[in-house]
Amino acid sequence: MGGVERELTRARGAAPGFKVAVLGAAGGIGQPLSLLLKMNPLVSTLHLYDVFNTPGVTADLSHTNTSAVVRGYLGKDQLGPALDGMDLVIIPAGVPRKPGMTRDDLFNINAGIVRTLIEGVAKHCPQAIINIISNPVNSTVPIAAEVLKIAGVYDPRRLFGVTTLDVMRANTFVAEVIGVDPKEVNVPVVGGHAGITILPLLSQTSPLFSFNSKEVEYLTNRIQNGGTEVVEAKAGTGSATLSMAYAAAKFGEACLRALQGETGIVECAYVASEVTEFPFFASKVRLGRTGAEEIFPLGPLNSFERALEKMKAELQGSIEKGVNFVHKPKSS
Ligand SMILES: NC(=O)c1ccc[n+]([C@@H]2O[C@H](COP(=O)([O-])OP(=O)(O)OC[C@H]3O[C@@H](n4cnc5c(N)ncnc54)[C@H](O)[C@@H]3O)[C@@H](O)[C@H]2O)c1
Ligand SMILES: O=C(O)C[C@H](O)C(=O)O
Repeated sequence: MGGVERELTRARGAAPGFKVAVLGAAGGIGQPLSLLLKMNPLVSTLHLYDVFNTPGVTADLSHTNTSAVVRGYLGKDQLGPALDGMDLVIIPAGVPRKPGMTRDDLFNINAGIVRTLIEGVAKHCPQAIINIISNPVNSTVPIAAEVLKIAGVYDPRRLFGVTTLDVMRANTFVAEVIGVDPKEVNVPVVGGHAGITILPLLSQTSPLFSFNSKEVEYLTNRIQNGGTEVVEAKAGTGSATLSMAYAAAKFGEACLRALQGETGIVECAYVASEVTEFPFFASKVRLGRTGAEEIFPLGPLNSFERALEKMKAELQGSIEKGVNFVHKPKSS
């Protein structure tokens, strides 16, 4: 086989491994996330979809000498081919916050974007694991669930809201307080992904550590407002992108390792859940070949953490807003 033919065989994606699509791949999160995925030996085919600049990002990334084959797709006419046969679809498409905005302020734009992209997933790769990053996650995941239900392909085990950044922040900030390597720390973060719905379970920190009330207050506030800290520091140019790309690459890899049959993988994620009164809730989840195979109960909570009441109105409201959005007639 000649050199050019060999190249074409590779370009068809002949190497073994998983097929992953990033929707919103040319954005602040999408670009570094795509780079990290291109470096991942579990990924054989990487599809980059966006409504802007995917040819450029794809050409750039395709020159990195790792085995994953990268292909770019631009605009809604190419959503189908971008999704055909994908094992994992990661969605950071949509607008980010500016200072003074809540994540819910993004709903009016991002809800429609997520609905359209999930309609594509339902049609072209209904078996794929879906990782949703687009905010407000508390609503976009229920939106995705309703769209998949309408299409008759909803499997709650395969749909995840990515809350890994909350866990990464918790691990980082706790490590600073207790003076250890952040890699050694694991703090479960439960609830949702906005303000007071982000609930770090500091009493379950590993390694165990007894925080005083001032430390609990400081850490809880900092973890709940980590996103806002970045939005303010970026002063109108966007929200967390690099840390989010790293978090999404870690969570995506955990999904792929589980799909490959690795056992004992436990991550926090926002999923359809029965561990509380809320139909969607972030908590520890055991990942397996079929997605979320077990959702763990919250475990013993201290009086500070037993504050689910505080988030009730906000989380319930965000979930209902997402569900209602899908069932009201499309405006255009
Ligand atoms: N879950 C989390 O922890 C977390 C963390 C950080 C950011 N976010 C959210 O991620 C989203 C993206 O943030 P960003 O900083 O990458 O924003 P960005 O504006 O830099 O990039 C978004 C990308 O989405 C693309 N896009 C817009 N409409 C699209 C469509 N219909 N189909 C495909 N692509 C489309 C844009 O062209 C752009 O390239 C925001 O909603 C942000 O709030 C979530
Ligand atoms: O804060 C934001 O708007 C982005 C993201 O949800 C984050 O937590 O960084």
